[in-house]
Amino acid sequence: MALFLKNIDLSEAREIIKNECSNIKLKVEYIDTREALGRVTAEPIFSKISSPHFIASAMDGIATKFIYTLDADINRPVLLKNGQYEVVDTGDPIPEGFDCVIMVEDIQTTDEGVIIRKPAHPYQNIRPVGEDIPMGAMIIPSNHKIRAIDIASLLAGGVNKVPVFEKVRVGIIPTGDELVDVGTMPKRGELIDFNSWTFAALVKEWGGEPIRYDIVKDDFEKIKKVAQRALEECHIVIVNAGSAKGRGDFAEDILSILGELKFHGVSIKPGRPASFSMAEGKAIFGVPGYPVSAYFVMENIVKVGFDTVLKAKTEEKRVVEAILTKKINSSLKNDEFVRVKLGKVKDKLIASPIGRGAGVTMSLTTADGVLVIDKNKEGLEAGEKVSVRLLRDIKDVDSTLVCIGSHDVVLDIISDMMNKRGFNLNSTHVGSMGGIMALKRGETHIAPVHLLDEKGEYNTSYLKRYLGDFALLKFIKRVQGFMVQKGNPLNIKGFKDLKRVRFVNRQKGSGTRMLLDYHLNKLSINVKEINGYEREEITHLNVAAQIASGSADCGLGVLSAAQFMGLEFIPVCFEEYDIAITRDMLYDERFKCFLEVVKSEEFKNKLYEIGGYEINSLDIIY
Ligand SMILES: Nc1nc2c(c(=O)[nH]1)N[C@H]1C(S)=C(S)[C@@H](COP(=O)(O)OP(=O)(O)OC[C@H]3O[C@@H](n4cnc5c(N)ncnc54)[C@H](O)[C@@H]3O)O[C@H]1N2
Ligand code: MOO
Repeated sequence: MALFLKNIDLSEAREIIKNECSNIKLKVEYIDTREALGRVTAEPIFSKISSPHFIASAMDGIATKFIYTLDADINRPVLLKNGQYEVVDTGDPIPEGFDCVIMVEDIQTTDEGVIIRKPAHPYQNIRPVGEDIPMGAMIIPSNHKIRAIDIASLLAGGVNKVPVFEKVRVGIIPTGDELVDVGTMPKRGELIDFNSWTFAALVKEWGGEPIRYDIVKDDFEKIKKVAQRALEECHIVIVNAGSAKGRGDFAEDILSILGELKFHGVSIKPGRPASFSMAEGKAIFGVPGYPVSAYFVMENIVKVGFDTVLKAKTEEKRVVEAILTKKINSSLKNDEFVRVKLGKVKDKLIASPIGRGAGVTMSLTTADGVLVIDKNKEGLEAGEKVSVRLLRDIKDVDSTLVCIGSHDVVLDIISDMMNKRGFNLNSTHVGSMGGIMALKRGETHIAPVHLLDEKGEYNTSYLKRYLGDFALLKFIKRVQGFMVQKGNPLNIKGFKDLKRVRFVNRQKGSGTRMLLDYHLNKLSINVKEINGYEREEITHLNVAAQIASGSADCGLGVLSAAQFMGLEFIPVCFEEYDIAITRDMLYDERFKCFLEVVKSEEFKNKLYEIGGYEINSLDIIY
């Protein structure tokens, strides 16, 4: 087992991989051109026939000799008699002896023949042989990834079979005692192997052929055996997980014993423990187990090997410039990949960083793009211009309504309903105050808020104080209450009972936290008396999940979250959950779609189904 990792720069790692993998050879196979999409040519490809391979008409009309037409004039029509012309359609061969085509619009047909009023030029409306592709011309060069349009030229040029490189076979070996197969209900300590399927999908996206091996336990000999088999069957082999230094972490040992270890440790985050060796002329990669680390290692390291073997570049994701919404610190040790959400607010593309944990798979699913903080920088400042590599189509970003503020599950329902109408809702959960501040900085379109002031009034006083000019959609009333274990075993009835249980709180600035503080204050309960007051979660569902897992007894939140996690709910009060918005957004298409959704019968019915909500007036107040 390795005792420490020596990290090398990403650029150095990529150079090593390129050098080594350029020696891996692919066989050449002849395949049907019609099936060749995405395959890479092994040789330049030349046309076998000209296209067109005969002189053809380019228009519907008549073929004739241009000398018959020389005297034609608007005042002196010329009559072409039978034998002096022949009717042709577009693409028809030109009959022997004729040398031009007159369009059907320019002739008049009579019983004696056709009348023309304009002279024709030699070869007008005629496609010469090979106009499109002359015989023997190169259609596409070697190492070219065949596109749909290439298939047209190949088939037109008479090329029915093309020599292409065999697909790059990538062997994927998931390892870990804790892993279970998809379809199995994981027990405590077990985890569904999803990495291997993600890798397989990525390899397919790159145009390769993934070969997934069964899950292997953390057993050196067993992993070695499967890796040896994979090396025989594939060009590239991936040993997933076991890349760090714990018990059962064998990736480095396997890579060293089967071949020559080229590196273990790259200065990127996430993804640091990536490793690479060459074994029997094949490439073998150690990819970390954490899903997000794994993804970045696949995209930034393994793909370099794949492209080198294939001798073609897989499509790169597009890069856009955006303004960063909040400061990000970074260690000076690694290039750091930061997932961001994007939104267009007042013609500015803005990027808000989201979850940085290497295990937070959802951070990749919800992200719109990725930015890289260079290892020589201590971080990035709010307002700084950044380059973002897109994970989705930029058009989706343009049609996205950015929503930053307090969280509620109804936002997921609205998001789905907006999607069906061709728009997106991108919500980030930072609590009500965080939302108001984002609105003030021009980083969000809307901010859901539920802030109770000292007088017991919702939202308006805060917006007046912090925003000045604003509009507020009176949205919904929702019941807040205590989420507890089924059957309420600790008999929690009111805020006073919180003094004798393990509580889990929401973050500062969240409306739920303010609601708690309001009631504690009213009852003169000191926060120090509450065990768990300092323990913060950032969404209702996260609070509910802590209680469901048994690590806390009680938390304050909404009914839907309690129901979702199978908890009991003790109602405390109704609160007003509204949407704060700047006035200029009121006429924006994206916000109009939001309004259309929340005013729909379908939305009302869905709210009713979940329970615990009432629709407020839906008035917009200023
Ligand atoms: N003491 C140290 N611990 C760790 C270090 C370190 O330097 N010193 N590095 C950390 C970093 S950074 C990373 S990244 C991870 C790398 O983990 P491993 O590659 O060793 O992988 P495991 O520990 O086996 O698993 C990590 C995590 O990923 C889950 N996993 C594994 N395989 C799959 C799969 N096929 N599908 C889904 N999820 C998978 C696994 O269950 C674990 O939760 O190590 C840190 N530790
Ligand atoms: O390098 Mo690890 O991938 O940061 O979590």
